[in-house]
Amino acid sequence: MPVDLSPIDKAKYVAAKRACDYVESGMKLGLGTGSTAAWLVRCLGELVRDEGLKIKGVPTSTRTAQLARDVGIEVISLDEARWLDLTIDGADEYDGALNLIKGGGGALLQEKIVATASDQMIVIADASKKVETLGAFPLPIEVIPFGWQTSKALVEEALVGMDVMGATTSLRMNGQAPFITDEGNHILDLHLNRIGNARQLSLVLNQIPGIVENGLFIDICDIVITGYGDGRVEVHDINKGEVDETRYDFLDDGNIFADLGD
Ligand SMILES: O=C(CO)[C@H](O)[C@H](O)COP(=O)(O)O
Repeated sequence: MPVDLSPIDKAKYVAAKRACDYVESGMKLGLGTGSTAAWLVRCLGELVRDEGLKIKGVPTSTRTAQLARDVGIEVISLDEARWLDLTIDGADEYDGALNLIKGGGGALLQEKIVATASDQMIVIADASKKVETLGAFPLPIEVIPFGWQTSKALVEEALVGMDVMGATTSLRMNGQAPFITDEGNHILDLHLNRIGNARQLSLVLNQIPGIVENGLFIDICDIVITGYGDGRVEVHDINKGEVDETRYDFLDDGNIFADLGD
């Protein structure tokens, strides 16, 4: 590992490192997308190389697939795997019930399919992702290109019906052109500030023709592992209803060891 990590990268790294404790040889794993998930993939690659960990990974994006192959993880498709033991992914926001906003990296559709096909989902995140109420992060919605402006108008109409104040919707761009997802779709970012009823909003959005999926992950995530820049890691397990803490110390070579005692 590099020695001079920024505090935010240290936070992501220790969260990823802690998540590896849940990975066992023989597992089929969903591999998330984004900068935090990339740390996980690198950590898993080290375990494959140095400790002979045997895993098969189903990536949630072409970016993650490339990285996984580069670090020596065997990559298979979801159709080959059918069902996964565990998915580990990042998130843009999580709340106290471990509901999430995802899709900041534009991979929400594959991420939701893969997470839902898993016995367990673990989110790894730095502490900036923790919120009281979801919605400060714009909610990504995947929309098919055909008639997307009509779908956008239908989304805005549905929001009026839900009494959401001051919502705006923007088409995500990649330079001068619309952003294109791995599935060939566009992303609408829904600026709401606050999502009062995330479950209802998710259901309403997915009823609109042309909307493929939205970035609200409700009742999908089981565990959130939050990393801090000083090496602390909190594990919040929704099923156990408890939070436990580990602390990692950074060594001179940039690697870490876990201090499991007080
Ligand atoms: O949902 C995602 C990609 O679609 C990412 O997991 C999310 O955007 C978090 O990314 P990062 O770890 O880079 O902050």
